[in-house]
Amino acid sequence: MNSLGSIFSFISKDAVNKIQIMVTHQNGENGDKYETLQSMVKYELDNNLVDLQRRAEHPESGCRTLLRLHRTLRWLELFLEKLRTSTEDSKTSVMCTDAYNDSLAQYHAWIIRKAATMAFCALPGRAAFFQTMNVGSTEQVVAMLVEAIPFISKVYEITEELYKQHNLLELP
Ligand SMILES: CCCCCCCC/C=C\CCCCCCCC(=O)N[C@@H](COP(=O)(O)O)[C@H](O)/C=C/CCCCCCCCCCCCC
Repeated sequence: MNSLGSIFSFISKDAVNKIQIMVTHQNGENGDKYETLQSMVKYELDNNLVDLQRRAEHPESGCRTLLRLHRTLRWLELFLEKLRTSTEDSKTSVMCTDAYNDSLAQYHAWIIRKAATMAFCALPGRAAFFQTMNVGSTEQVVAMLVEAIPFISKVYEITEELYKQHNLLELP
C-alpha cells in the first residue's frame, strides 16, 4: 500500500489502525482469549464486550474491528481473482472499483466511497502493479494467486459462518 503513493494513505491508516486494535487485544491481560477467532467471539459475547445495537461502550471490540477486516478480505478476494484472470489490457482501477462496489462499498458512507473511488483511479496499470507486487513474471504472479486465493476464500468462509451463527454480521 505504501509503495502505491500517498493518495492511499487514508486507506492504509485505517487498516493499520484496525490491525493495531487487534494486536493490542492479543497483547492485553486477556490475550489468550484472542488466540483464535472462536475464542475471541465467545469471550467478548460472554462478557458483554460487544456493542450489538449501536456504538457505545465498546467501540474497539475485537468482534466489530475484525468484522471490518473480514469485509475487506472479501474485497481482496474479489480483486485478486480479477487480477488472476485479467489480460494485458485489463485496467487495475476498473478491477479494483468493481471488487469494491461488490463488497465493501455497501458499508461505507458516500464520502468514503467517493474518496476510495478517486484513489483507485491513481492505481498503476496492470504491468506496473504486478511489478509492485514483487513476485516475478506475470506467470509467477498468476501462479502465486492460484495458490493464495483458495486460502483467502477459506478464511473468509470460516469467519462469515462464525459471525452468522452469532448474529454478528451487522455490528455497528
Ligand atoms: C497481493 C497484493 C495485492 C494488493 C494488496 C493490497 C493490500 C490491501 C490491504 C489493505 C486494504 C485496505 C484496508 C482498508 C480497511 C477498510 C476497513 C473499513 O471498512 N473501514 C471503514 C469503516 O470503519 P469504522 O468507521 O466502522 O471503524 C472506514 O470508514 C474506512 C476508511 C478508509 C477507506 C477504506 C476504503 C477501502 C478500500 C479498500 C481497498 C483499497 C486498496 C487499494 C490498493 C490496491
